[in-house]
Amino acid sequence: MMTMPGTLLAALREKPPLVQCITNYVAMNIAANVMLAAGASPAMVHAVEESGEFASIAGALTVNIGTLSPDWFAGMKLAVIAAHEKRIPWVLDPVAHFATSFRRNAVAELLGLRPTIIRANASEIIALAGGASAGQGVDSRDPVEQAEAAALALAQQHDAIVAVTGAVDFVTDGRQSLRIAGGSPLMPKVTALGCALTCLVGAFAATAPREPLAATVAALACFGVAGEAAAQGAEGPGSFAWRFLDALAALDPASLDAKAKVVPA
Ligand SMILES: Nc1ncnc2c1ncn2[C@@H]1O[C@H](COP(=O)(O)OP(=O)(O)OP(=O)(O)O)[C@@H](O)[C@H]1O
Ligand SMILES: Cc1ncsc1CCO
Ligand SMILES: [Mg+2]
Repeated sequence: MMTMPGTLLAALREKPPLVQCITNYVAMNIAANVMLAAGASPAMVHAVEESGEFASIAGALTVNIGTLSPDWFAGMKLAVIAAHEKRIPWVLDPVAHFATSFRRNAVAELLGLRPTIIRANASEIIALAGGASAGQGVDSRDPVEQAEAAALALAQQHDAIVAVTGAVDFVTDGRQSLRIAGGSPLMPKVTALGCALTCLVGAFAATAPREPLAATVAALACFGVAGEAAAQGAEGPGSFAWRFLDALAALDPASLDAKAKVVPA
């Protein structure tokens, strides 16, 4: 039996996990706010001088290549190596990895460093498995259903949890798969909400390091339920963004379990 999202949310709030988030310049602020609203403790630490040292005190690490540079990439690798040494989970967000050879090479190297969880949109997942995606930049141009086979293959190949997000999310460990509905079409209209979700996946993985599949589902369920709540009364992406933070903060474990739309795939 998989631990319920509400149980994991209560555990996260009871003992807020310190999560090292190496994310991008666009995402840093909203991702930190999403983490705080949910009840986690984010730290955006990426410099080579400290990233490895910091990972050894964190409960989990998240790595996102959204605004990659050689220095940041070096910091990511040091943090990942330290995460392995400390046996803490790490989450990979391969933003637009298909767009340039710099990104392709970086993601190939990061994949070789064995992520615990991979979280990406459908275009990114299709391309990561070697398929032809319609993606060009950071936004998805493919439906999640078309990425499900790719997600399964990636999960088996890399022995990782793979989460594909979009209108209905798909999560798999290569054997067991689930779909998570909810959210709002306004979510892809607010920049870096996916990047923020990757950080929250890290927070739940820190809370439940032996249950990375349940942790991933819990994070996605929080986004589904809070996204649906925030969409009520939102006038557009701007008011949605602040309502979403408020909805995440207001989320309680019992209503998360009552409202989460999680079904076996
Ligand atoms: N059409 C939609 N309807 C409902 N929820 C959606 C929709 N599109 C995306 N979401 C939700 O938005 C969140 C972010 O997922 P998305 O796939 O947009 O990430 P992303 O493309 O990596 O975002 P970014 O790169 O801007 O950070 C997820 O919780 C997902 O379920
Ligand atoms: C817009 C954008 N550009 C690089 S990263 C990012 C945030 C969404 O992935
Ligand atoms: Mg993304």
